[in-house]
Amino acid sequence: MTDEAIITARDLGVRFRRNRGSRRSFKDLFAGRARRTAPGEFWALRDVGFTVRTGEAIGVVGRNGQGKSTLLKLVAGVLLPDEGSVRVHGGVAPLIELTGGFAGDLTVRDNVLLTAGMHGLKRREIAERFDDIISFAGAGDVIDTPFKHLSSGMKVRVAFAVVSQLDEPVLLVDEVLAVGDKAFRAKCYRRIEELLAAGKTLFLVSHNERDLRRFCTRGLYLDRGELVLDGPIDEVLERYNADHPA
Ligand SMILES: Nc1ncnc2c1ncn2[C@@H]1O[C@H](COP(=O)(O)OP(=O)(O)OP(=O)(O)O)[C@@H](O)[C@H]1O
Repeated sequence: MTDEAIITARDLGVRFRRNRGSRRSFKDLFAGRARRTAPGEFWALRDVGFTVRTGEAIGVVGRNGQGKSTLLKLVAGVLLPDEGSVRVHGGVAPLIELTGGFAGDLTVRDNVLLTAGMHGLKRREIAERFDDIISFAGAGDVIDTPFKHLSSGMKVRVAFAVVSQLDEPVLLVDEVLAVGDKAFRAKCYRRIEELLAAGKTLFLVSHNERDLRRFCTRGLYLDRGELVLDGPIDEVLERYNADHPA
C-alpha cells in the first residue's frame, strides 16, 4: 500500500424522491442550491467523506437501504452527487448491478468487446483476453445470445469475468456476486485475491461477514445515509453487530 490517495470523497450528499420516478423536475433545475429538501424527498447519503489510498480494500456495511449501493454508484461516476464531490485518480471497474451496465439487446460477445473498449483496452489486448473472459464465465454456449436472455447467474458470471479483466486501478463489487453458484463464487474470490495482490483498490458491499473479513482491511458503516464509522473492518463489524444484533 502506498500513501497516495486514489479516492477523495468530500461532503457527499444524494437526494432522492420517495414516490416519483424522476429525480429532478424541470422547475427544480432553476431553483439552485438554496432549495431545501422538498416534501417527499430524502437524503440517501449526507455528509459522507473519506479518503482511500491505493491498494486499500474497503468493505461497505449497513442494513438494507442505508446508502451502500448509492455510494458505490458515486465512486463509479454513474450517479452525480447533489452535494459534495468525489474524485477518483484513475479508472473504475464497476460490478454494481446485475446487468453491470451491459446492453440487453447486444450479444455477450458484443457486450464484452464494448465494455473492454470503453475501459480503454486496445483491440489486440481485447483479442488476447476474449477467450479467457468467456472461459472464466463458462459462457462458451451463449457467446451469440442477447445478454437479456441470459439467466441471472450467467449475467453476473459474464459481467465479473469482463470487469475483473480490465486494467482499471479501482474495482467495485456490489452484492451481485451472491447470485453466482458456490463454485463460481470461489473462483471470483480467488480472482479478487489476485487483483488485491496486484495492488488494486477494492470496494466491496456485502452482508457476508466472512467475505468482508477475508478481503477487507477497512470498513465504512452507513446508517440512514450517514457514515457512522470508518475504521478497521473488525471494529466496524463489531459496532454494526452491536447496533443490530441478529
Ligand atoms: N433512483 C432512486 N430513486 C429513489 N430512491 C432511490 C433510488 N435509488 C435508491 N433509492 C433509495 O435510496 C436508499 C438507499 O439505497 P441503496 O440502494 O443505496 O441502499 P443499500 O444500502 O445499497 O441497500 P441494500 O443492502 O438493500 O442493497 C433506499 O431507501 C433506496 O430505496
